[in-house]
Amino acid sequence: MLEVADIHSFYGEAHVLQGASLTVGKSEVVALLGRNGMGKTTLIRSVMGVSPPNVRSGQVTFKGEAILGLAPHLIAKRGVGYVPQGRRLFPSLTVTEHLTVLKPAAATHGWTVAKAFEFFPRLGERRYHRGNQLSGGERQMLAVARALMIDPELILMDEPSEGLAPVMVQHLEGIIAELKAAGLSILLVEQNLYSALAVADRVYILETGRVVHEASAAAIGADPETLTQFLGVH
Ligand SMILES: Nc1ncnc2c1ncn2[C@@H]1O[C@H](COP(=O)(O)OP(=O)(O)OP(=O)(O)O)[C@@H](O)[C@H]1O
Repeated sequence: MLEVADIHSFYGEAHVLQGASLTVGKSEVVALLGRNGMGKTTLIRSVMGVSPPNVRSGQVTFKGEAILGLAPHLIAKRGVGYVPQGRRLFPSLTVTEHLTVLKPAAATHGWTVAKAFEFFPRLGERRYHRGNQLSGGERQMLAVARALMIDPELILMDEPSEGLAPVMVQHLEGIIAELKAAGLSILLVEQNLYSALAVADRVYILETGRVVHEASAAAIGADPETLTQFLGVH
């Protein structure tokens, strides 16, 4: 579904991604792990075509077609949803307005506002609330719901559990599992190792802009040495 091959990304002259490669298969949940500042967000932004960083070399293909160099809205149009770090909502738009920015309210195909409210009942209850009136968990649900409105086949999620209470993290894990069951592929940046291992099929560990380890979630969960070496988990 997604192939990232030998990608090199820069902020100015700072060479942050130094030949990172990974793949995400159909209906697969892949977690990208690594300590702070190792390049996880940079990789997600590079795939989504969001600048900065500048991608100077490498390949990104989605369903076999090269997407590197395309503008983010064109990448979205091909079926890649994006849940940015920090949720990036509009403070003055209502929940419904956030969802209809990308798809008319009258749309009947794929993800509709009605379907989003079925999937996230809490958002339905809060439909007239504005972005700045939502709790952290509600904001995260809305960021995910908004990404679904383009009817993606792949979603890139950058630290969706950040700042959420444990019960909301569990809720989010359930949502990720349901999206996977519905056939979506997910690339997930996650600081919360245990949450990542709960939902992911496979994980990659990024260190100074390169993938230094790849394993199934089950294998890495049972590998305390690797967890300590690359993630500082004891
Ligand atoms: N806009 C920017 N301009 C310059 N340098 C940046 C910019 N954004 C990130 N960096 C640097 O690039 C490196 C990788 O950052 P990135 O945000 O990709 O890391 P990360 O693995 O997602 O970290 P975290 O878990 O802390 O979010 C860091 O050294 C960071 O300081």
